[in-house]
Amino acid sequence: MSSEELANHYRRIIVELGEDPDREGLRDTPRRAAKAMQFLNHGYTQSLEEIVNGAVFASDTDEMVLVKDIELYSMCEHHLLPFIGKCHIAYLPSGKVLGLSKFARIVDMYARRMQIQENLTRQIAEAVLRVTEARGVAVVIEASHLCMMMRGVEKQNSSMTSSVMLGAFRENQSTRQEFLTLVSGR
Ligand SMILES: Nc1nc2c(ncn2[C@@H]2O[C@H](COP(=O)(O)OP(=O)(O)OP(=O)(O)O)[C@@H](O)[C@H]2O)c(=O)[nH]1
Ligand SMILES: [Zn+2]
Repeated sequence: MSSEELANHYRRIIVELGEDPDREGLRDTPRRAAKAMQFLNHGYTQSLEEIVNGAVFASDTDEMVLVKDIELYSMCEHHLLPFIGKCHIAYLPSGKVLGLSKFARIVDMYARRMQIQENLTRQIAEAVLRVTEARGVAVVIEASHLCMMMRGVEKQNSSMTSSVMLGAFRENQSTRQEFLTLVSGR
């Protein structure tokens, strides 16, 4: 859908909510809201191959690599309200390592879509596994959901933690423990 069409829908929503889309403060709002919503959903226009851009490098390291505290902004698919948090990703390389910035790009590609946190966590883990062919991948997301804070049950201090463990992180208790210790050590 074009930005203009989307803006027309926003104009309609503003009217339905009882506001005047022609008053000065709202005059450009449909256009701005359309652009903002398109940005918040731009992950649909990206592919894993494109964002990784070949940044996978040969390496002998077989020790755990952890990328911690990657900030995350997503939209809950139930209410189209934001959920905001942090993502931690670990993997056990097997001959290849992934360019550091690409972990954040992978998080963003899936976060900038309509999501639930559990599916987002799994999609990130599976993408990292696919590009690195690692012995294992672990992903933890801690997030606060505005749909629970601004509306609904209106709980300001609850957060949700979700995790996905693949390969060695799933099979090996001590590997999983090492990851969880590294993640919680702040
Ligand atoms: N598991 C999970 N639930 C989510 C996520 N984001 C939002 N939700 C929940 O999705 C549910 C939707 O429930 P419904 O009863 O259909 O919608 P609702 O009437 O707006 O629900 P309330 O939020 O309880 O007012 C709510 O419990 C939300 O808290 C998420 O990322 N993961
Ligand atoms: Zn929600």
